[in-house]
Amino acid sequence: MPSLQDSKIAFIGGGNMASAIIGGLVAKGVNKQNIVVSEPWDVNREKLAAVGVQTTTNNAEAGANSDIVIIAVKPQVTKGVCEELGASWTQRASLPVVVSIAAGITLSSLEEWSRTTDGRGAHAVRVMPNTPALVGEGASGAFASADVTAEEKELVNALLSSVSKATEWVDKEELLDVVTGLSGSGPAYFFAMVEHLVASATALGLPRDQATRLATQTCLGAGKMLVESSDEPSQLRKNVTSPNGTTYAALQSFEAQGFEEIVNKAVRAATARSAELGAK
Ligand SMILES: NC(=O)C1=CN([C@@H]2O[C@H](COP(=O)(O)OP(=O)(O)OC[C@H]3O[C@@H](n4cnc5c(N)ncnc54)[C@H](OP(=O)(O)O)[C@@H]3O)[C@@H](O)[C@H]2O)C=CC1
Ligand SMILES: O=C(O)[C@@H]1CCC=N1
Repeated sequence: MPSLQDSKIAFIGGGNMASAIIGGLVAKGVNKQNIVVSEPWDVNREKLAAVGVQTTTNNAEAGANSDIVIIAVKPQVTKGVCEELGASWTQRASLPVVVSIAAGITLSSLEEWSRTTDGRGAHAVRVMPNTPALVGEGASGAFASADVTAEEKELVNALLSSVSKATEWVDKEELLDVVTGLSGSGPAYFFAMVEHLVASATALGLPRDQATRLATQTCLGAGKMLVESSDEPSQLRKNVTSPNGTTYAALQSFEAQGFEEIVNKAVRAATARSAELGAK
């Protein structure tokens, strides 16, 4: 197996998540010449070409000589894409490692759909990354099928680790649905929180640009404290909360609206939707 730097990497689908991973890989110095993206939409292709990677509209061409093929299309089109790739690999002596980031799509589906015409199956890894990969701050969950070799797993791990600060290999495939509900979708929860904070402060008279800078830095600062402090999140929360002070007033308000239950239900909804997307 080649090293990550020497591997030929194909992305099938060059939308939001593929662009984030590619941007992160390029920023880390992974050889752009070895990255090819197959993407139907010319606007996306132009953006990716500007980053310096090769682009095409032909999935089979992108996957033809690649060591790793990353399936980065919507779950609903994954079957068709895998079948197209599998048929095109019939002439290949050795098959690439297939890495799917499609929410919910199971390894058994991936393996079945991407079989070559003569019945050979590619080794597959299911991954749930998130868009902060673009800035090298991604969080990824991963699960490999039993036939994936230690070398192949190491290669995928190197790829994920180059754009993720947390790469977690889970013990059971179903846990990737939970990872999706937690960190895959998670950036959107924090973006929504910042949107609401800014809207509230703006309604109370703070200029929007100032509110945005303050809310954004508060999000970043809290995240950095979570990473760097040895304290639990609950302790960090308590450290901000003076008895009967302002934070206490805000947290009481959250509590009265059932904040914990709201978050619990949201993560469960995303987890259930991931499982549903993978149901055959
Ligand atoms: N966005 C995120 O935060 C995350 C997304 N994911 C997963 O990543 C996958 C992609 O999501 P995302 O990047 O957001 O979606 P996007 O729609 O932004 O990207 C998918 C891209 O694939 C293209 N495409 C459609 N059909 C084909 C085809 N047959 N062959 C090649 N390319 C095709 C689409 O083009 P067109 O628009 O013209 O159809 C689109 O540009 C999904 O499965 C999602 O579950 C996982 C983790 C996080
Ligand atoms: O919303 C979605 O379905 C994808 C998967 C995780 C993040 N975005």
